[in-house]
Amino acid sequence: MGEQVPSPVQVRLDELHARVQLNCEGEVATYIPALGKADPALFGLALATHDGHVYESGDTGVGFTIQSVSKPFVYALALYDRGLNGVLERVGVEPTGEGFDALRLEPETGRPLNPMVNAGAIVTASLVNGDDWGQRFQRILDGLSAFAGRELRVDHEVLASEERTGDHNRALGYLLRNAGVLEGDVDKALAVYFRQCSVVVTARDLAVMGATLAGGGVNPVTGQRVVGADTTEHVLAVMATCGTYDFAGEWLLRAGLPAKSGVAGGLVAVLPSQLGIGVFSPPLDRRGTSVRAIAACQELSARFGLHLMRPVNRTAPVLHRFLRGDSLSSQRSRRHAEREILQANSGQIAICELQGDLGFAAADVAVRAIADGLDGVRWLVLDLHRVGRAEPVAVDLLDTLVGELRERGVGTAVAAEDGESPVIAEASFRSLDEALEWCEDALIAQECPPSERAGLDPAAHVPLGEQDLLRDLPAEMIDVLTPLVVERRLAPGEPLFEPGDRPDETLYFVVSGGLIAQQVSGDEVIRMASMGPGTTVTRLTLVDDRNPYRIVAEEPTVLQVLSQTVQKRLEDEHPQVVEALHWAMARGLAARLRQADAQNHALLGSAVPVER
Ligand SMILES: NC(=O)CC[C@H](N)C(=O)O
Repeated sequence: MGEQVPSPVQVRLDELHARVQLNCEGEVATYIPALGKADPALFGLALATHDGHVYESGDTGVGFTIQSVSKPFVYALALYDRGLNGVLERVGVEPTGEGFDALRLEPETGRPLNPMVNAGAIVTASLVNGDDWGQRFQRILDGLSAFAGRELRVDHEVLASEERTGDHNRALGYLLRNAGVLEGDVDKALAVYFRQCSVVVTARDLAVMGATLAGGGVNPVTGQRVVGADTTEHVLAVMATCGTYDFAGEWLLRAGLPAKSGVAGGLVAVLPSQLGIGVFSPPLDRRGTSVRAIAACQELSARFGLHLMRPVNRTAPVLHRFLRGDSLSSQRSRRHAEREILQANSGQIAICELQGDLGFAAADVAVRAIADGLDGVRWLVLDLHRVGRAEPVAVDLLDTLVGELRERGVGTAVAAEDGESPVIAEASFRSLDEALEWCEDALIAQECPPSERAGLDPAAHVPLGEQDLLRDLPAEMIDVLTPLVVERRLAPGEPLFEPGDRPDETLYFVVSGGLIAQQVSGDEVIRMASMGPGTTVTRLTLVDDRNPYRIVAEEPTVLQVLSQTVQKRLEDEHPQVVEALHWAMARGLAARLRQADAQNHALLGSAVPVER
């Protein structure tokens, strides 16, 4: 498969963006006149994952001033520079239940209630490192740039506009200095705060900034550490309780994500350890939060199962493995011609093994790893055996991916507990081996030369002279063996061996139908291997002197049996035939050992565990 598979996450994000775009409620902010010029139709929605993948839909590259969305990030810098207690002395962490411009200070300490309202943000900006106000602002600009992963700049038109209309904040500044929580020149402190609010970002930037908070302070796109994990923990806690001001309670209930809004229409939301969301759309509700941002985040949270309080979201994204079929093969005994076809085309089969609870983040990593690893793949095995809870969003993303793959000629077989696949696929099985076998059968049917198709048909009748074990014996030896074998028919489920039987040197050639090896423990029966037409059951096949498995017919089966007694007689009459038989068995065993060795390397070598 050559064409890149569209990401199911991108498909869902675009659908959501289109729905929310239709919501035209709200008004563009004008109390800072320059903000009133914004186009109310603009709407950008971005999602950045813990491993640095950024999904974007709509106007995610359009610049706007960060405004109050800057506050949690500057709070992070102040915490990183001064420590939690150093900041707590000046700024509280309690929600106000009032708007962003509330005048309220704590009566006994004079502290602003939290760093997300203007009063708290003005103090926080004064607490970042810097010998003077210019250095403090540079620390803020560099810090915001590091969170975004690119160099940011100030919009001087908006800055001038806010400076002309900023008396309310200046009054706050004098109240704060009077209360002893803001030190130095109030106008210079306000100048830093106004410049901080006038830094230009995009929805994509906010998503990456949010993902940096989600990832414990490391920017997942640049890999740069901006602040420590303790700091991000504190910041996210305060965002969760105070980030949307007097809307914080309903926001946490419905979106369930620590977030911070801004009057230019920006909003950042974070799912700790998993992702950041950045939204930009200027029309605001009466509390100063972007109407489309609220709708988008609430719908994202619901559809992607992102609510912080959802059990699955308290576990980190899980490891999964993605293996290519280059040396992986099922436990089905196959004829030489089948093995050759598989060997020549084994890159067409891939196995993706998922483990743990599948929330959005784990499913996103899995679908991306699958989509990125499918070059040349025609059949995919999705092993969900080790998956615990699978959120609806995870099933939806996997369903969407399987559908996209099907349209591109890639068939999927799912291996799941009891064969009950939550994902809609071409086939589902109880075991990984059966799923892999299905892919191999499909590949053989697809790649088998027309001249050999009849002979390799699983329903084929394979006479003694075409049995795989005897393929190198000359015709005259086959003529010696033909009258010596005895036909034996097995009904479906009829055993050839029971666990513990002591097999002798008798050879069982499968002429038609097929056998399966089952491990029986109590009521549990596990399918361990299968043997199709043209293959031979020998003492070596059974692995051990004491056969550990039950060998039964999977369907009506015809065998041709060369007993040990007859072989003993053959040693006297046709020793060269017996020698050729033994060589053939040794070659078959060597081929199985090589296959097992290659498989071992594939499992140990090419498996690519995806680091969380
Ligand atoms: N909520 C906001 O985004 C307000 C920020 C704006 N600069 C102000 O101080 O009023």
